[in-house]
Amino acid sequence: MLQALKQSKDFLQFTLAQPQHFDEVGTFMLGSHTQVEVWDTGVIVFEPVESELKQTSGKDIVLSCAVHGNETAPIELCNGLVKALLEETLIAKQRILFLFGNPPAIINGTRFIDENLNRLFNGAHSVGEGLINPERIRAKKLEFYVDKFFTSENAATHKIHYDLHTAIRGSKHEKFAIYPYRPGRQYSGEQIMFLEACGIDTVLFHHEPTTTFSYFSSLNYQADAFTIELGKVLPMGQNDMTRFIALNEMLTRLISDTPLQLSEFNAKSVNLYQVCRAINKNFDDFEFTFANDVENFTAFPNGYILAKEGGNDIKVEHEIEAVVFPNAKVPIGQRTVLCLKPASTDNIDKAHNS
Ligand SMILES: O=C(O)CCC(=O)N[C@@H](CCC(=O)O)C(=O)O
Ligand SMILES: [Zn+2]
Repeated sequence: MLQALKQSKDFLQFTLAQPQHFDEVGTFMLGSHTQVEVWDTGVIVFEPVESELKQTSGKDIVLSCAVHGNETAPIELCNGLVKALLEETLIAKQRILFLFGNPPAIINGTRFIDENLNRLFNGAHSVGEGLINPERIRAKKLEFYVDKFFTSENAATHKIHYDLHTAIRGSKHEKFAIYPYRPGRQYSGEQIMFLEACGIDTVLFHHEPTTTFSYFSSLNYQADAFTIELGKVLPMGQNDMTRFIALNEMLTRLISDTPLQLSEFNAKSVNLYQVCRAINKNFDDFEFTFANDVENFTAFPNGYILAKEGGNDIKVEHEIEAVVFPNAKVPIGQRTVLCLKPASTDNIDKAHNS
């Protein structure tokens, strides 16, 4: 079965041929330099052989895509990197795990099938009704694979996880990253400048624990983990991949341990936002007052009525709040929108450490 992958070098096609699960896990070598391991459908690891690994600066990298099945640009990007690795035009000098999160939802062309996978991490998959649907089962497996990768005897100390997405609506900042809640740990100015070099010039600092994939890696493995939004959702094949040239170049450098040549941290070259609150849905009649085509990062003044539910008005509480990811069509109890204010740079480690 792995023969098909070795021939086509198309991991997406290989994954979608067995979207539910994969019986024949396996390992093969690329030349004498890299071991490839397929752990499950959509799960592939590239590991430089030990002699190569010792010469590196030691980063373990997780790149995930398709946690939401219809977010296709990250899938095309990751598939391109896997292809370059399989074709040996890109040689891994760091251990790297690629995860294609929800293959059945990719086939379906939808965000999810039964339940939003990116609300099921940090054990949420097993809470309440438990492992009742394929997304809950997959979330548990994805946690297991990340754990296996980050706790391997070959694991590096510097752990990185970029969970790649695209957003439902347009945005005043086309590409942006969500920095998960990080109590007691400074934000990494070096990572922010890496993102900036990738063309991701906007970062949101999350204010509370969540059940997202990036928070799972950040919390449990102290990874430099981010949810990264790369533009607007488009059908497979319709993405303008020229918009990801910088990101592809920087990921290629990261994987091949080529100098990243990052600029010193400079707050003026990025837009930094602090999440001040998440507004959750409490009633079925929850609705926003603004139009459906309002872009992410649109700002509203103090007192403005953002939404209504159960006979109550939900108003802007700060001088100004910008909104991101407004979505009224979520189940009761889930986040309908994040509200943002400008962030302070006090808690950012401005040194470059690697
Ligand atoms: O565009 C939208 O409304 C959602 C885009 C998306 O999938 N965003 C992630 C963000 C996760 C995080 O907060 O780290 C999500 O909602 O899962
Ligand atoms: Zn998404």
